[in-house]
Amino acid sequence: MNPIDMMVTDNNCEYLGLSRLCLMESAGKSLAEEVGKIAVYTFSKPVKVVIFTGSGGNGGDGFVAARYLLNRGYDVDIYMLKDNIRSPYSKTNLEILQNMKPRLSRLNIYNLKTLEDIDNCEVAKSNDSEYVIVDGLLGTGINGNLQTNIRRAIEIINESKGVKISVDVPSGMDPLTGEISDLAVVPDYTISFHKIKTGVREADEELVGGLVTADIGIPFEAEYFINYGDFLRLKNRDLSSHKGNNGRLLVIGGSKDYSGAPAIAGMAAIGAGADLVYVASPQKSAEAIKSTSPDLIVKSLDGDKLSLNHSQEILELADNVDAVLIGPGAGIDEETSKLFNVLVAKIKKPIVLDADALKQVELKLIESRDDIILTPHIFEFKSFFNVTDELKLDLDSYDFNHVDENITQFQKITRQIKGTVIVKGQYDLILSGTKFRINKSGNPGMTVGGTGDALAGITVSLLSQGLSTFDSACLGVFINGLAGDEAYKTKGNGFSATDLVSYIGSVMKDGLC
Ligand SMILES: NC(=O)C1=CN([C@@H]2O[C@H](COP(=O)(O)OP(=O)(O)OC[C@H]3O[C@@H](n4cnc5c(N)ncnc54)[C@H](O)[C@@H]3O)[C@@H](O)[C@H]2O)[C@@H](O)CC1
Ligand SMILES: [K+]
Repeated sequence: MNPIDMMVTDNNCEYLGLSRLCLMESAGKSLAEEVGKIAVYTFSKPVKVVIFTGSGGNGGDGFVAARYLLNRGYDVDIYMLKDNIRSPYSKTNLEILQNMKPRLSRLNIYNLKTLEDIDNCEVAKSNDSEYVIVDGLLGTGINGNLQTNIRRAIEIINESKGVKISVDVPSGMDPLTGEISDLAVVPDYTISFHKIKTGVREADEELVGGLVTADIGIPFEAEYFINYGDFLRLKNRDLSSHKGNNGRLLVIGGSKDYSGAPAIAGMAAIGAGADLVYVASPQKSAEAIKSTSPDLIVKSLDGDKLSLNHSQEILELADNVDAVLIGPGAGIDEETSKLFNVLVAKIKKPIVLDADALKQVELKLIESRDDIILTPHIFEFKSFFNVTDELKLDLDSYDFNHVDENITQFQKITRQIKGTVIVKGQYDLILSGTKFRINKSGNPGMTVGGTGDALAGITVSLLSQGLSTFDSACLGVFINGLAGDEAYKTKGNGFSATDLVSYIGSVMKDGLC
């Protein structure tokens, strides 16, 4: 499992009511069980366990494991490389150990503050091989070059003769790629929690030792339901970034009768953080959009509908943006269809296809593109993929098998394409290849016109800010639903799509806190 997905899942557990303190307890308990098994298997008796800890959750797992190991009769020494513990859950678990005074159990806590302390620790000097070293220095939170004292501790662990067990990831290894840019613990075993991290799975066997996966009680739902943890996928902005660095996008839509849809999509895109939003629209709707939304850069196209003779102008605009949305309010017309199919074939930027574009773009043109997001409701879905079978988006079903069957049915269809599909409904389903997520935010007030345009705008905005197609789709539906829920709080079912759009910024701000 990729470490970012893991962080998101851990975080989303909180929204199921499963606290991260509980997860750490499970992780530490499982770790102690595995250490116990390995010790008995290797030495046939309880031996001393030395636990190296850093400032994050990885060290916290070590603090928890210490309690369980002491109860099983092991002597436990903790070598703390950092006393400024960052993780609040680790801090709680360290405090429990510190409160166990006067000591009745065989626990020692050493604070290795300097390189000299590290060089003089018992492990550095001992020739003994009958003990276990637990490496809880760094896990999925590793960042940048190794600090000198952590580096020295890794050298000492590697030079020692004891049996070495890494917690979650060998410290020093990149949990995403398995690369070791400087130095890493070379363990005899790695105990991974919930799922093996991608880097650990991909690294050579001699760099990770025997792999054990420990179940720490994270349910499926925490992985598949989109929730606030998904905001962790949004990167912090570069403080020195300037206009245009954080997303430029183009909305192509509007027709004689519909100017609101592209305007709502464009405003939603700004609400979701894009820097520059261009809208290409036929003359009349362009004028209406200009007069209602001064924040949008509107390109007026000749005539009263989008047609093939606009392709050159639109392609030039598309060259200067990061992502493109095609469809809102475009209407159905032979000329518009021709234009859309040419655009989809020629624009090499990530694209969201919404509303009328879904009725006019040919499936075979997008099959092999992984940078396309489709946003159909169930009827548009059936028509786009030419589905004649009975197919219901009934995720609120009674038993697991039913949900599973339902998703498998959708996957069989969406796997015809490489891109991502958002099937909009009471629960939105987001599908891409073998991946799927479910979104539960939103309310029945969102059946009002324009909320789909807002969703398309938020999604293309996230795409333009560099999120992957799948992540943009997942976070897009979640944010749209949250903004709808905020609008419902003040106006009940009487809110409009513009009301929803006005809440996008604040729900994202709250999500990022
Ligand atoms: N997040 C959760 O809910 C859970 C996390 N768990 C454990 O927590 C770990 C992740 O915790 P964290 O996110 O706190 O990450 P880490 O435990 O990997 O530690 C990150 C800390 O190390 C420091 N650090 C980062 N890069 C460094 C470097 N190059 N040199 C020296 N110090 C460096 C940082 O200051 C940061 O405070 C997992 O690997 C797993 O072991 C488990 O307890 C299960 C639940
Ligand atoms: K580790």
